[in-house]
Amino acid sequence: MTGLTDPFSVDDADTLHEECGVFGIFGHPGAGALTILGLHALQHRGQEAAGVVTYDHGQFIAERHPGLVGDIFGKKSDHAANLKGDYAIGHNRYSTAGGSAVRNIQPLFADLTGGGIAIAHNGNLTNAYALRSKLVQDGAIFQSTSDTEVIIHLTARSGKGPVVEKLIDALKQVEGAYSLVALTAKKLIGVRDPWGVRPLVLGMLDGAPIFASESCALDIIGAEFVRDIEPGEVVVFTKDGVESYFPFARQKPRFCIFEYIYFARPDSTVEGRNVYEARKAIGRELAHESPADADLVIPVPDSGVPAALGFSQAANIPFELGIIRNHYVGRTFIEPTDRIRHLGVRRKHNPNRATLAGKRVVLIDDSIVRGTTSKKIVQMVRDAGASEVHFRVASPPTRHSCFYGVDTPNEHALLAHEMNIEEMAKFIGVDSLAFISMDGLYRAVGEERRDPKAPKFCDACFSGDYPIRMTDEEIAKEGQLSFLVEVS
Ligand SMILES: O=P(O)(O)OC[C@H]1O[C@H](OP(=O)(O)OP(=O)(O)O)[C@H](O)[C@@H]1O
Ligand SMILES: NC(=O)CC[C@H](N)C(=O)O
Ligand code: SF4
Ligand SMILES: [Mg+2]
Repeated sequence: MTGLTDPFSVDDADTLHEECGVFGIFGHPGAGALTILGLHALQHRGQEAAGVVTYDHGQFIAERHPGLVGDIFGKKSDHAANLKGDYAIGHNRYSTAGGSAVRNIQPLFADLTGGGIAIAHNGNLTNAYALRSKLVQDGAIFQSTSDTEVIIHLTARSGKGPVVEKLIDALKQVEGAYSLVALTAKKLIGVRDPWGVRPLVLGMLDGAPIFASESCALDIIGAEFVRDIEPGEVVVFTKDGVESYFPFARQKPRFCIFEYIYFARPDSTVEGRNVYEARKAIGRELAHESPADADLVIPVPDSGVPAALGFSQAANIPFELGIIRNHYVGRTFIEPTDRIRHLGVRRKHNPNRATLAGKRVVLIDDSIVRGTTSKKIVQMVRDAGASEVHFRVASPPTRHSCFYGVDTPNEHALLAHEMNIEEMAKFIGVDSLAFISMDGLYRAVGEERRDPKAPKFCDACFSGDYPIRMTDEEIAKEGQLSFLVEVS
C-alpha cells in the first residue's frame, strides 16, 4: 500500500526509530494487566507490535499482535482477559532485524528440555546472521527471522544444566546489545549485556519483583524503583528468592548516550540520571557553546522541548511553543509518496503564527537524522513570518548508523554523513546551525569530557567508535552474507 491510498501515513521512515521496551513481573495476581500497563508506559520505545506471555497453572499463554498497546489490549478485544497467571513478561517492538512480520513479534517462546521459556529482547545482536547460518546448517528450523531467536536456539542446544546456565551459555556466544527479560515456569530472569548498552531497571510492587526498560514503567503501576541492573548482570527471581551473577567477561560499561538525548522518556531515571534533567543540561551546554542573538527559543516538539528549556534558561531568551505537535497522528510505517510525505509533516507539526511573526527564533531539536524534519520545520517557521531562524541541535552530528538496537537509516542517508555543517545549514535553510560538541554532551551527563581512550558511553553514531564487535557487518563487507539464511 502506498501513502496515496493511506493519507494518514506519516513521514516516519525518515526519522530515528525507537528500539523496543521490555517488562516482566513475578508473583503478582494482576501480572498480565500490570504488564500491559508497563508496556503502555514504554510505548515510545516501539510502536510496531506488542506482546505479553503469562504463565498459569502449567501453561504459557501468549498474546502477540501488531499495533499499539492500547489498541491491542483495549476493551474491544479479549486479549487482556486471556492473560491469566501470576507471572508475565511483555515486549513493545520496533524491529531492528528480521522485519516486522507477525512471527517476529515478541516475547518469543519455545519448549526446551526442562520446560518452556519466553524471551523479550531490547537491543540488536551483531553476530546473529553468522550464528543463525551455523545453526541452520546444523538442522535448526527457525520460526522467525528476528535476531532474538538465535538466543532461543542456542539455549535449547546448550549442554549445560538448569535453564539459567543454558541461557548464560547461549549469551556467551552472542555479540551485540541486549537487555533481556525471560520467563520460565519457575523463574523470572533479567539480563544486561556486558557493556550495558540498553537500559534495564529493577522495581518492586507488593513484594513482586519487576524488570522494565525504564523507570516510567514502574511509576505507572505505583511500583518502587529498586536499582538498575548492572552491565553484565544476570538476575534470577524464584519463589525462594533472588540470585545475581556476573558470568560474562567484564567490559567497561558503554551505556547508549542517545537514550538521554532522545529515546528514553523524560520522566525516566536510567543509569542513575533523570532523563529530563540530562536533556535540560544539554540545552544549557548548547547555549554556552553556541549562543544565538534571538528573541525566542522554540522547541521542535516533542523531543526538543527539555533541551530548549535549558537553552532558554541559560541564554536568558524567552521559551515559547511556536510549533504545535498533533498527538493524534498515527504511525503506519508506510513509505508515502513525496506529496503525502509533505502532508504528513504538516499534519504532525503546525506553526503558531501569532508567536513567530516578525521574531528572530532559535529552533532547538534533539537530533538531525536525514534532515527532513528540520528542513520542513524551518520553512514552516519562515512561512509563519519569523525574521531569522537559527538552529541548535542537542546532539553532535549523527554520522553513523546504530547496530545496537536503534533502527537508523543507512549512513549515506544521514545528512551529517554526506554534508559538512555549512552545507547542512544551507540545505535546511537556516541563518546559522550548530550542534553540541561531544565534550559538551559528556559534561551534560556528568562527565568532565569525553575521554577518547575510555569513553564512558556508547556514542558510535556520532563518533564511529563502536564498542562491540560487528561480525555480521564484517562478513557483509567481505561479500559473504549471501550464503546465509535469507531474512525478510
Ligand atoms: O532529521 P530527520 O530525519 O527528519 O529526523 C530527526 C527528527 O526525528 C525525531 O523526532 P520525531 O518526529 O520522530 O519524534 P518526536 O515527536 O518524539 O520528536 C528527532 O527528534 C528529530 O526531531
Ligand atoms: N529494537 C529492538 O530492541 C529490537 C529487538 C530485536 N532485535 C528485534 O528486532 O525484535
Ligand atoms: S550507536 Fe548511537 S544509538 Fe546506537 S547504542 Fe550507540 S549511542 Fe546509542
Ligand atoms: Mg523530534
